[in-house]
Amino acid sequence: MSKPIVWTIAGSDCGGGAGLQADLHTLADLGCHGCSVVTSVTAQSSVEVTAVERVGDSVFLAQLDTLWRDLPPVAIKVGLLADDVQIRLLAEWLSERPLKVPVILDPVLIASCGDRLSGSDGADSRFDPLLPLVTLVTPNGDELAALTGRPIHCAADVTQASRQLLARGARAVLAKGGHFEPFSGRCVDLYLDGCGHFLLDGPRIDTRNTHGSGCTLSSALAAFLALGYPMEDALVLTRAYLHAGLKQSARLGQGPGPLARTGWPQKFEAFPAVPLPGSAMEQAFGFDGPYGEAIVPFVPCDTQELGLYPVVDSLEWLERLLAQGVRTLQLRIKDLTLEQAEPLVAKAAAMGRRCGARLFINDYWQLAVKHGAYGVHLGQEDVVAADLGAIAEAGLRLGLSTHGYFEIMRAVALAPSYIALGHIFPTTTKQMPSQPQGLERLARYHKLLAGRWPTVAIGGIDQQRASSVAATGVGGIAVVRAVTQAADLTRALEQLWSAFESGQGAREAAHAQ
Ligand SMILES: Cc1ncc(COP(=O)(O)OP(=O)(O)O)c(N)n1
Ligand SMILES: Cc1nc(C(=O)O)sc1CCOP(=O)(O)O
Ligand SMILES: [Mg+2]
Repeated sequence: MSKPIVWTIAGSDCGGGAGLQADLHTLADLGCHGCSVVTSVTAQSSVEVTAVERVGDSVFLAQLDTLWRDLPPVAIKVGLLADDVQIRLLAEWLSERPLKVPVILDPVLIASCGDRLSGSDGADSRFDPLLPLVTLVTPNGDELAALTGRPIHCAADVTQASRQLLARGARAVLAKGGHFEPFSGRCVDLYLDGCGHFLLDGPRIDTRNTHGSGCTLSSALAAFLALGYPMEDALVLTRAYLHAGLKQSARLGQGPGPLARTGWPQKFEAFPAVPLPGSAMEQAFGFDGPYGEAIVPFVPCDTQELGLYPVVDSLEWLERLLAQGVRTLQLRIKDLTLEQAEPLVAKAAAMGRRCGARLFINDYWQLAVKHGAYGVHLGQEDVVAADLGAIAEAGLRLGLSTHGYFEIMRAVALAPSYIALGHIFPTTTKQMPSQPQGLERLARYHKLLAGRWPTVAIGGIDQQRASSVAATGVGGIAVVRAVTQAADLTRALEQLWSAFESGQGAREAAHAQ
């Protein structure tokens, strides 16, 4: 398969730790083909910057035009731009092209050794022509202060300054927490765009080897976007990549060393937490939300492997499936009032108890609590309206839907009983706003969560696909049509069970890791 092409428009760091050298290392590490447009040549080591010389305008534009004709990008990272002229030239070049790819602007002003690389002191509006043309701008605390002319003393200042950048035309801002520590021992990034915000929180890594961390972050983000991840998932992956790179970094010269290149992020510990709306951290940034109180972990499921998990919409279906020996099921009824749904939920919960089955109720959590179901399944939007404390206190399990890394990390913050990973293949059962995840991503999600949370795959899974799904290691397979549209239910269940068993070896291997 050909590698996605990512451009870095950046300065050369002859020390190899930052600038386009860091970008090209990162892009190669993450499976992209990197092309470089050199803006300046810096004479730089880990301790000093001794010279910066911009390239001429014609060679700058020639690089862009030449690449554009033959190697068009899937994503672009913009790093050091030498001066106002280069910024204007790039803004003109971008606005004249039908460019529909993400562009990440790292507004480089100061090298990690403290030397200023670009621009002057005071509020800096030089990037303003570029702000509306890029997808995301990624200032660190110092750059945010320099760009806005606002000192950053606390988390709320970060939010205010980021809002100022939005007001000046930026489409989205990632205000990085690396240079600034309002929460002791934590590094918290704020993402903000016209639709909303979120925080990414992780432990601050105790190292001096941070040379090129901003370059590595923006190029890793461009790579993950080029690989087809939505912005929020790409940001979660980027944070995990930075965490691993900082953890394994090593000093090379006398000053700060570069980050290590550690490949695809896999270790759960490297992934950032997503603080819940209303948490103390969110409040410190000036945001309110529904989850003020501490989250109580949900009762665990009695197994890590929920197995075959049909999701059906009637008591008749539940009865037939229980009679066939199915022991994990969900009642998913839609568009009924609480009063209309109550007798169904009450009977379903009683049927589940009678058969010793794990009977989850979708959406109608109040009724599930009232009638003592085994558990509740909720989507990420449903969770906001539900009383999670009441579900946890009543001893019901909670399953949560997720559709990518960001939602997985947000689900983790709620300490559920299992995490559903969807939708794996195209489905006609439900209109999905997200893209099918496919088996490779499913395997990665499962590996990330294995041993911590039971996982369930859902979406477009049938008898033919079930064994490859099971081979990813996932512990549960949720299906609608594979059961409800089966010509012969007994045979369909046998095929699904045997497909699941065939994935047993892979699951055991995944759990052993
Ligand atoms: C096991 C499992 N996974 C995901 C879903 C989807 O739940 P949700 O996001 O709440 O969407 P609806 O089912 O309510 O349309 C599920 N039901 N079960
Ligand atoms: C209800 C549902 N939730 C999904 C998710 O990804 O959250 S996919 C899905 C439909 C699954 O139906 P089928 O097995 O017929 O494809
Ligand atoms: Mg739901």
